[in-house]
Amino acid sequence: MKITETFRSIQGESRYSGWPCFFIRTTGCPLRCRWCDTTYSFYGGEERTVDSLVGEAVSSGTSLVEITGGEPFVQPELPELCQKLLDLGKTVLIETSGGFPVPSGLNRECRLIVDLKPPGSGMEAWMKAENFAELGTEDEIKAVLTGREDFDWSVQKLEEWGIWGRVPVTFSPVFGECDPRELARWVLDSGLPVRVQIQLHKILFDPQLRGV
Ligand SMILES: C[S@@+](CC[C@H](N)C(=O)[O-])C[C@H]1O[C@@H](n2cnc3c(N)ncnc32)[C@H](O)[C@@H]1O
Ligand SMILES: Nc1nc2[nH]cc(C(=O)O)c2c(=O)[nH]1
Ligand code: SF4
Ligand SMILES: [Mg+2]
Repeated sequence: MKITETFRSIQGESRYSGWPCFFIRTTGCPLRCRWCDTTYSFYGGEERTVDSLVGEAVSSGTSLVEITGGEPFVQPELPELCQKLLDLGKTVLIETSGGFPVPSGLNRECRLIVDLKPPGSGMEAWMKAENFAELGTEDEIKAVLTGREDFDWSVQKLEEWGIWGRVPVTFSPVFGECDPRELARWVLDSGLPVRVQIQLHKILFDPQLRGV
């Protein structure tokens, strides 16, 4: 499969934020979020076998492995890669855009972190209820927000799709664009069960760097 980069870092997102993690970043994404911080993953990459990726994950020594991109859900070899990592006892996370349903054949022991793209991303037309229908308490839905309009849109969608209480929800500010303090205030005032999360790796490391 085409891979943009692999690296070992501190997990900066999700309920695993703060833990050492081995990252596998696939190449290629059909979406074009206006604020995407990983546009270098759209093209290029290196052809890698599933077994070489699994071997590198084992050498990294972390019990946590995240597959991100790019868009992992458009990679035909994703189920095989995940199965081999799970067989070795790894905790496997997948970051996906919300633009695609869960691939058939994917072992649901993988924890899915599924974005809900609000209008500020320019990608809200990709957000279909069926892509979120089979998520559960071990997964996460994450809305990345440019501002208050995105907040209101996301709350409304989660309401409409009956997500509250069924899947944990995180709201995260678009880095450098949405004020995290304002987001914290909106969440507290709403009374909704939302986790506020700032990308930890962009505080720990230079936010312009790749592979951290
Ligand atoms: C680069 S994407 C790759 C995986 C998949 N394509 C997706 O969108 O989830 C990984 C995560 O980074 C988030 N992200 C990308 N650019 C961001 C930014 N400028 N500020 C905050 N989060 C961002 C995305 O919303 C997504 O949750
Ligand atoms: N440290 C670190 N944590 C992350 N969590 C999700 C990431 C991603 O780009 O999907 C990411 C990333 O790029 N770096
Ligand atoms: S879906 Fe993910 S990788 Fe694709 S453009 Fe959006 S944030 Fe970037
Ligand atoms: Mg990232």
